[in-house]
Amino acid sequence: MTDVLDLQAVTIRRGLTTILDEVSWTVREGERWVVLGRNGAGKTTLLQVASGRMHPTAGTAELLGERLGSVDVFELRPRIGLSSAALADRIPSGETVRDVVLTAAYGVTGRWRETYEELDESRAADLLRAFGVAHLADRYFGTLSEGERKRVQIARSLMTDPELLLLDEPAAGLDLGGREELVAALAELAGDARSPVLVLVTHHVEEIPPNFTHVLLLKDGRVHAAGPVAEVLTSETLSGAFDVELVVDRAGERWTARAER
Ligand SMILES: Nc1ncnc2c1ncn2[C@@H]1O[C@H](COP(=O)(O)OP(=O)(O)OP(=O)(O)O)[C@@H](O)[C@H]1O
Repeated sequence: MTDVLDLQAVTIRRGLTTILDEVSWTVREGERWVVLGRNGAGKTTLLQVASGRMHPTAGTAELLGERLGSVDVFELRPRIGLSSAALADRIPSGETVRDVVLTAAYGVTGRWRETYEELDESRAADLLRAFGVAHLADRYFGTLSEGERKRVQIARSLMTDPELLLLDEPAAGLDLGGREELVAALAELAGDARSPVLVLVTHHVEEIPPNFTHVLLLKDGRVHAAGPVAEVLTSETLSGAFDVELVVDRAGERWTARAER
């Protein structure tokens, strides 16, 4: 079976700055990864590579069995869902929620003259329902709360039925209730064998949904640790990655971290 993601010694340089430094990371079928690391560790840049939007300065990146640099990225991108704040900013605020999801079928934002198949319409409706936002279908995206927007964005990123779904800080800006609802929705997605392979970037171990299987810890653009959740999420490893003495605890299927006093 081919790996879903296979990065070997991926380096990204911009001018004199090395943003990713020889990152090797393999993601296989059925896995659900969380990517953690301090501000500026390189998480968003890593997702740019994993989504085929950025090419390594050095090293090799294979996405869904295709080598970046020798594949048409425009054919590859619909197979990889991406949800990020930067992409959300490009959604016209006057677009209806239904169209925000529907237009993903054509890799565009802003409905113009595309004609949509009935199948697309019903898939968009199903996704809005699955994320609890079906009642907002006729509302303008710009009028939604942050939590509602995040759910619509994830529904949009699933519209093309991707094989890999990358989520960049989906819980950022949510209140506690909104966060918990999103964590529950992502736990359900992660627990469904029909779901794509998932990669979730977050700042907080509290936001790791149940059913996620692996953690990649980045530090200064390098891999600090990578492996099954319970092996990587130890007080010692997390403290090393964040340069703060942390105590990591597990309560049932959820995690917490706080500074040691
Ligand atoms: N084009 C660029 N030129 C120079 N430096 C850059 C460029 N793009 C990103 N960087 C730097 O690379 C580092 C990694 O950025 P990145 O956004 O990947 O980190 P991150 O882990 O997602 O951070 P955060 O948690 O703050 O979102 C940062 O220090 C950033 O300032």
